[in-house]
Amino acid sequence: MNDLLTGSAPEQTYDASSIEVLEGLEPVRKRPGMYIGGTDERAMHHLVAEVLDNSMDEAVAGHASRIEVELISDNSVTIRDNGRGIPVDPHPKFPDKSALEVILCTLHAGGKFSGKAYQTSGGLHGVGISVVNALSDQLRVEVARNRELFAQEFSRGHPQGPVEMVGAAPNRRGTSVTFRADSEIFGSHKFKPARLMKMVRSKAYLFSGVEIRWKSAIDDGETPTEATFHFPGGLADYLKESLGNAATYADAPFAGKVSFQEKFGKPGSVEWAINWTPSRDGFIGSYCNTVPTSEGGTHEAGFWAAILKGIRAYGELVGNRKAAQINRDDLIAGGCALVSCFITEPEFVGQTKDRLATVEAGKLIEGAVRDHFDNWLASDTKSAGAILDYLVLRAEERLRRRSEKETARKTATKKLRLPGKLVDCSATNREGTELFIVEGDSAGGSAKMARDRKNQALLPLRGKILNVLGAASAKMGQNAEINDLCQALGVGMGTRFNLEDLRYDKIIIMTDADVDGAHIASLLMTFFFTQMRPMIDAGHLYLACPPLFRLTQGARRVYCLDEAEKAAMLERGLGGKGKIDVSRFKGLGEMDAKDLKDTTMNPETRKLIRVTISEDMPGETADLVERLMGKKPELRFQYIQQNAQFVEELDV
Ligand SMILES: Nc1ncnc2c1ncn2[C@@H]1O[C@H](COP(=O)(O)OP(=O)(O)OP(=O)(O)O)[C@@H](O)[C@H]1O
Ligand SMILES: [Mg+2]
Ligand SMILES: [Mg+2]
Repeated sequence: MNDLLTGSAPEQTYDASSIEVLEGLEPVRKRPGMYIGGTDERAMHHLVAEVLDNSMDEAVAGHASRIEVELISDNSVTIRDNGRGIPVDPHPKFPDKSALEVILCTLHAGGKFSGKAYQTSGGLHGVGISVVNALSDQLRVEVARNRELFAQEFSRGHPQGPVEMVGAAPNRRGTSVTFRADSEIFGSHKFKPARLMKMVRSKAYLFSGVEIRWKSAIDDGETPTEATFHFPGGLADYLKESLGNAATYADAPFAGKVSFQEKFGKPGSVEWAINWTPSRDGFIGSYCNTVPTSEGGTHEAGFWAAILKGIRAYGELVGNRKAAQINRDDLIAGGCALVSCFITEPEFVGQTKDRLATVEAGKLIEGAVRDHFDNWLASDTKSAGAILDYLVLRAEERLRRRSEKETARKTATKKLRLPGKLVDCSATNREGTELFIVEGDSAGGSAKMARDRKNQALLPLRGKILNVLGAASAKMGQNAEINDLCQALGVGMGTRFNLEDLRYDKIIIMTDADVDGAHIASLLMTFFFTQMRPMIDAGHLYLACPPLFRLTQGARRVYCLDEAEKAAMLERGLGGKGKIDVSRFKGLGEMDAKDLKDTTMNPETRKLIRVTISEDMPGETADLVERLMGKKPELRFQYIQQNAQFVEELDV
């Protein structure tokens, strides 16, 4: 009891003398997390963002047109702009210090509090560059103003001397900051060229009035060591680049830019671009005054509100009552969006500015985007229709999934809306079950007799499956073969794919051992790769290996997978007497049930190939898909053969 009253530790040391006041930049070094969100790699890269943001503010304010970012060695970076230059004259409040020194060495010193020197700035706390200074073991600022060059150096937040005029600068203006992140704070973390260049490039997309030059002394083998970024096309181009070759529902994104001044008589603006795609998860990149807000905020909320209300209203207009069911999740799941706003006096959550809190921004953006969206939907009815259909489908699927969950009894074998031509197996448990996707009906006939009805199911596919990515993406949902396939598998496509719903353990593609068969197999693999990738990753996709030849000698029967095997077998002989009969199967349909069972379907005797995706596939996914879907089908298949590492697996 006593313990509770007095506490267990001695208390005599806790008096006024134990209350410390941290001076100058000390608090930053003591608690970096409060200012840059930690001391990890991400936090360290944020130092560059702070300095770059200041140059961007200078550019957005119309005073700088060029910024250079140079990674000069492991942990030093230079950021240079041709703006007005940080003031170097003595500060009125501290006559013995220059404004430069006050800015670098004092928290909450800056020119962005009043809106006089900057209108819509990313900076607002007057903290950024002083934090960078505190956390650098070396920092040098050069300012070129009025044809003179000034410089001052710092270490861990302390000036190493006063600001000095170091020479004439007849052709130069602006600020240059070179700093080295302090290893006392950041340990062994190093600046990554790729990460920095990505940051730099996105800034250029966000403000087309600036040209940013990138240079790196470190070559990571992938990131260019020199590049110049200038993107007059703004966010529409940025989105295009982010989406690569992914198929999209709208031919051109819904993109635009609105000045709040013109529309509402208030300073600021918003720019956006959005499209929907079936082939990848949606994303949103949002920015305020060029600062990336990874946790979103009021501007994102306003944007989605405009899109949601717009699409519902359009649905009502065209008499699609189901549009009312669409919610924000449906929009976001396949929606790829970029939103960038410029506003005065933004309010961010925290110094790393991950979330925007300015309430008014949401209203302005919703109002600005909404009008444009209504017009766009009305003018591009083809895209509008495709997007609406897609979103309605998503909403229905979501509702269906929910009601399924509600009616509980969640087994992997629920038989909802199974396609008529599916020959299902009788097992009620997914474990050990197999679905053979077979080419054509005739093959289906012998396969039906050859299968083990307990755990082997069949789905005959008629004709060639649509070349999904080649065709307009909206067609994919309308393709009957693909719908049957999805229903049989029990899963949705793209972002709607859910591995848990898969109704079979092994999905086995069984096509003829000829060129056509190879083509169909390659189309199917491409489809699974782009739409149901987790299924491949989890090792559920297989290729059957039907033989090409049957050799008979009396009662002896031997099957050979290919020419080479046949030749070897003929040379060795079957061990019987008399002539060896060679028959070549033109297709699965030519095999009788016994042939098919022994060679291709019976787990005791067959051979299966598991399809896996090799880790070191070159390039980005989009690039890969493009190559898979190149014009020549034979080449596509070759590519898969070479790169979809075939792990042979003789399963017993
Ligand atoms: N490249 C630059 N060109 C001109 N002035 C600059 C530049 N960098 C910094 N400044 C001046 O220094 C001030 C302080 O910068 P600092 O980054 O510390 O704070 P801030 O940008 O005002 O706010 P925040 O803490 O949100 O970044 C700025 O407000 C600006 O007046
Ligand atoms: Mg700043
Ligand atoms: Mg400061």
